[in-house]
Amino acid sequence: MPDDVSALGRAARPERGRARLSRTAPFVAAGLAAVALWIAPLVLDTFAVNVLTRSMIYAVLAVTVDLLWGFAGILTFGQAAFFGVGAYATAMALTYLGATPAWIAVALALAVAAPMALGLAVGWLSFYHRSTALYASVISLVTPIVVTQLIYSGGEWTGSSSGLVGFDVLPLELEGFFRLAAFVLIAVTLAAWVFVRSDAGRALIAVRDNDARCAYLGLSPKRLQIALTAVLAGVAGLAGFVFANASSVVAPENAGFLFGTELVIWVALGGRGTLLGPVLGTIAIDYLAANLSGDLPFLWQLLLGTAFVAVIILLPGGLAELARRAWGALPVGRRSGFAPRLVVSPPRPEADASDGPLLKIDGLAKSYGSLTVLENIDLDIRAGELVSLVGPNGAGKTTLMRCLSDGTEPFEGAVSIAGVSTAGLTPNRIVTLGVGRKFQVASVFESLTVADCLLLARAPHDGLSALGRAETLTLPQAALDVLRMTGLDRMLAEPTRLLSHGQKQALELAMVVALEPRVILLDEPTAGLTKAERTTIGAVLKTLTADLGIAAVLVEHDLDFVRQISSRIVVLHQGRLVLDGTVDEVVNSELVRTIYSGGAHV
Ligand SMILES: Nc1ncnc2c1ncn2[C@@H]1O[C@H](COP(=O)(O)OP(=O)(O)OP(=O)(O)O)[C@@H](O)[C@H]1O
Repeated sequence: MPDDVSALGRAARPERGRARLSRTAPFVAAGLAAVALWIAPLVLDTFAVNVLTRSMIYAVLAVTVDLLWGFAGILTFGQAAFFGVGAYATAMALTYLGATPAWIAVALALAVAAPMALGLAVGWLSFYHRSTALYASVISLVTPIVVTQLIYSGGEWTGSSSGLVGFDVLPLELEGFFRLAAFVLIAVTLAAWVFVRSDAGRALIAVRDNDARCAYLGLSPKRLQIALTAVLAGVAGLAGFVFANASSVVAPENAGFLFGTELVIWVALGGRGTLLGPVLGTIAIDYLAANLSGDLPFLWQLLLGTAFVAVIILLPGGLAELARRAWGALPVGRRSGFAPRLVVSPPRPEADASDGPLLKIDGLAKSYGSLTVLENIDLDIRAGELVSLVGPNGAGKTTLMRCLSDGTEPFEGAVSIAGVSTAGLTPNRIVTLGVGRKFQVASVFESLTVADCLLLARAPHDGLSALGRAETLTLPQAALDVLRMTGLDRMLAEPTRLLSHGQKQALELAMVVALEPRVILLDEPTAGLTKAERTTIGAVLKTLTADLGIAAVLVEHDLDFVRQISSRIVVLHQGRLVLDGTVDEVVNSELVRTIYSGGAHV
């Protein structure tokens, strides 16, 4: 049974009451909005009901764009394409099959499934291994263009440039469609709200902030991005279904790149990353457009374009930023972050040094073009050993760490973890073999809190809930020790961007330790730290290796530090392993002195 170790948990009880209140508030707000929108068609004129039905459907799309762009950092112009596919699937099903309840159900299933299948393909193309964010945005630009061309080429099936008109639809009046659009909008916004505030929602922000760190915590950024693209394509398709029914007309522009760009503008103006900002922004802008663009078609576009540029430059958080600032200025608006209770996890059985090497490197060689960076590296590291890797700048130390932690990195030779080859394995798969890597420059999630970073590090063990926040954070004793020794246990709710350099280094180390690795790779973990912080990190590394049987590889320039904590030292020079011995052998070696004074050419 894990032990509760948090003194903070007791101190934070009033905060928990507030957190519970803020959790229920959106459900109450959604209920009130549902009542208001139910009544609205009774008091609004026909024009307003018509336009607002469309605006609310567009607002559903804005939520999907906000999740992709505002939360996951994927700038997308492609949501229009998925919306168009959903709308056309509905229109074609209702035109050619009829509008009986059974065919309407088929139309709904097609309207969601077809964009999801397309979203899966687009997601895979956009986020395949080693693709970039720019590449993903370009694919999202191309998708609506391709879909529109397919619609134009569809002849009478798709109605080509005229679209499809006058098909039978759901048996609802104008008010009924208004209420249906309102219901879908409230449901989608609420579901998105629950998700982005859940533990799994943190993963979206983590991928946006630092996808490499995600991968080295065992999460798969690509899989998450592909799944998100596919699911949100399905939601856009659902919006298309409601649109086709409410308007009884679909046209190629509904799937077009221009509409996709408009959605991005609306989300930016409303305030990306806020959900409510894009929803209200989209409804307001579309309603204004319907009222003004008839009289002032060109001036309206100019006004909208100017507002977009002004917001991007002066108010990157959009109009929601203004509301947030005003709310934050009120005493009730100030909220501290969420801090779970710390709980210690049961100790894992120690690895045995006699079981053979935990990390085995055979004949590893690596070149960048004609530059040979590593040559014929052989190295065995057993459980409980702390092997320091030293050598002058450019010797190839970081490159070696990269080859050990990423099996897709092109290199010759073989690396195995506890007898399992890493060949072809992505970093997140290698994490599942029991490898934790700490980078040279502290790599944490700048938009998240200390607790969130640790929670993501525990995801391979404890999973992530998509419905809410875990009340407790279970960590191994060694990770708790790092937090305690550096004072981070009292800063769990603190955003990591406010931490000092040393605290970030310690947090990253705690995250890597939280993975409960068997092999730990540390690239200059003490760079830029004070003497006291170095001593703390040194003590933690000693515990991890000597007491818990973890095998550690430490890249380090500080020979005093290396001397104090290492069980073995290996020296890398010009890509070759020139010495492998005990601390005394290496520190007293003439060769090492010559190398560090810049004289050796081996
Ligand atoms: N992506 C790359 N493309 C081309 N050359 C590279 C690349 N990465 C590293 N190198 C080269 O490989 C050599 C080894 O670099 P590496 O960063 O592994 O050395 P290091 O021992 O870690 O140095 P430092 O102590 O300064 O971090 C250097 O000459 C470097 O310029």
